[in-house]
Amino acid sequence: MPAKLNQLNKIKVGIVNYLNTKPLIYGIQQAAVASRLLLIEDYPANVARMLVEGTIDVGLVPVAVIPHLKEHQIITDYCIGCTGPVASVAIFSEVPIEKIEKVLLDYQSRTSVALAKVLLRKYWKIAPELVDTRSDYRASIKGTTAGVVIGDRALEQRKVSPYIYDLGEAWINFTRLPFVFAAWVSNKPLPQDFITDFNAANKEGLLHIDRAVAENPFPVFDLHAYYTQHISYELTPEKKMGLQQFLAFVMEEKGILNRMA
Ligand SMILES: C=C(O[C@@H]1C=C(C(=O)O)C=C[C@H]1O)C(=O)O
Repeated sequence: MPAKLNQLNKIKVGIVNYLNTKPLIYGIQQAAVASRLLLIEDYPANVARMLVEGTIDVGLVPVAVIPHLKEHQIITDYCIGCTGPVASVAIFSEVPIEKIEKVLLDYQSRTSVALAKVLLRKYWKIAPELVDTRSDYRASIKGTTAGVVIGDRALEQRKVSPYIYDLGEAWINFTRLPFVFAAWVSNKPLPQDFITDFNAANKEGLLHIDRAVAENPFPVFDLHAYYTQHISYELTPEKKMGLQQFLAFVMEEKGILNRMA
């Protein structure tokens, strides 16, 4: 069937299905490059898995997955990053950080879970029990059990938990560098003209933040502020330094775990 063949030729692009990607999705869907790609939306850990397994060609993936890729290329000048409090990635708790005994780790996340581990060990210097989750666990964030929550659910959790330890802000206080949560990473070389057009489509989306705000009513949090003051989309040289530092810490953390095993 021609339609199916047509789909097979398309570049498969995975993207996180949270509100913070709406400006980028708007730009991509408005651009001519949209006809060359198939957009697949899922939560970050699943987009990461698809890129590792090769079911997509490029994805806005959690940067923590980069060391797991046989081949990788960062293909745009845009990312999901922050230069101050990010608002949608935090350790949420009913008690102050030094009283936390257990931390539930968000099954949707790869980067923020790794970031929480780095910061608990090196910045807060505490060693609570860390527990992986598989499905919604937010009701269990109570007493001395805290939780890492990311994305839209974190914006909601801000209304629930009295203590909010913003992981973007903590990273910056610790390293003096901005942070990159996710970047556009390909697992194979892609045509240069596609990369150029795809980059331009991202840029165009960010010029129309107001469209993304208008199309996504979200009474819980001011999305204009979220897109312009919390999420920082430009992958600057400073953010690349933050990314390198983070990946070095992640490798170090892995070494510590291997020695403990
Ligand atoms: C800032 C955020 O960054 C997200 C956090 C990710 C992670 O922890 O693995 C992955 C993708 C990003 O979209 C967020 O979604 O709240």
